[in-house]
Amino acid sequence: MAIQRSKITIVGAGFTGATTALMLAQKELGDVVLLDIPQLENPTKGKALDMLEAGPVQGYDSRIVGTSDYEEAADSDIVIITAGIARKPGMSRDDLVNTNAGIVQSVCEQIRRVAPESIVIILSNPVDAMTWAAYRTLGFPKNRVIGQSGVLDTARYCTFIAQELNVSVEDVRGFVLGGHGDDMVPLVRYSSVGGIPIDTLIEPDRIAEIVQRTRVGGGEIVGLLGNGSAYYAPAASLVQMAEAILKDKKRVLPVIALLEGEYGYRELFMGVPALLGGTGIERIFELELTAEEKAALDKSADSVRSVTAVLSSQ
Ligand SMILES: NC(=O)C1=CN([C@@H]2O[C@H](COP(=O)(O)OP(=O)(O)OC[C@H]3O[C@@H](n4cnc5c(N)ncnc54)[C@H](O)[C@@H]3O)[C@@H](O)[C@H]2O)C=CC1
Ligand SMILES: O=C([O-])CC(=O)C(=O)O
Repeated sequence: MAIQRSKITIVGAGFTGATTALMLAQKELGDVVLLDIPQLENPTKGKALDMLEAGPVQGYDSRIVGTSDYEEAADSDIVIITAGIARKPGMSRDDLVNTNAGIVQSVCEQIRRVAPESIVIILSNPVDAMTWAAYRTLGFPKNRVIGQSGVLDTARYCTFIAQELNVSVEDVRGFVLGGHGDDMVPLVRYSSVGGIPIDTLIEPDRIAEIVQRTRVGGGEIVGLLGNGSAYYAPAASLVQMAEAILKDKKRVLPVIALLEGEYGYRELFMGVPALLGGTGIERIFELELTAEEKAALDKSADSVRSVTAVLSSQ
């Protein structure tokens, strides 16, 4: 039997979607279908063709197709959903909930039809609630519906720690738990540089500043860009998750998963450390938390619950 290449569909060919497509191709993780609305079919085809034509220069053979036709997404192994609107300065991610819920639901109806065995990764904001909306519409098992927040939030946190200590980002480890909002929970006790706990290397007031900068890290970029939100680091985060799945790497990454009792929460999609492998989320790790950490996670869970509740009437 011929060995098949993996197929990855990205719905939403805007900043995050197109950047993700390029990064997936650069790593030759599979063939890429970049899909957007019919009104943007030509620009989507143009982006895909432009990326394809970078292949001979960069040395990748991934096929990249731009389309608005869901039949092209048939039997995808992974579907990444970036469709929706992004926030502008002065907005919170939660302000996007009504518009993006409609978009995510309509996208998921198509995905359920054409790629019923796929593993779906959601990026659209507010992402914890959008992952719940996707799960509800797709009807897939919970291991195959995953939201992206923690890889990005942790990457920002690790960037700031590496800058503070002037060390390689490769030696920094950390974890950010909770919802993808300003009350997310960077776990200082589980953060280290070359195995050395950061609280033995950085003064408490500087750690507090790094934690706060991480929490509002998305907003910092929104403020600088002026007309949209981050896309390079979000795309890199999606690619890391896709790679963990496609290569069955069993990576331990913070992802948005359905919690059914873990950390004391039920019926809630929120960021927790999980094992990502060939079947999607293969395990959720429950870390021991101090009372203070648990209180911070409870606060974040409350925020996620209130934005997710908006969807129950839809
Ligand atoms: N979870 C996270 O960590 C992050 C989430 N985001 C979110 O990702 C989303 C996308 O961000 P960007 O790519 O910067 O926005 P963008 O505006 O550049 O691209 C969004 C694309 O979605 C398309 N789209 C809209 N409705 C669609 C539909 N029904 N079917 C197919 N495509 C559709 C638009 O035409 C547009 O091309 C936003 O909601 C943003 O807030 C962005 C960065 C990080
Ligand atoms: O901030 C935003 O709106 C986009 C996002 O989720 C992030 O960059 O973390």
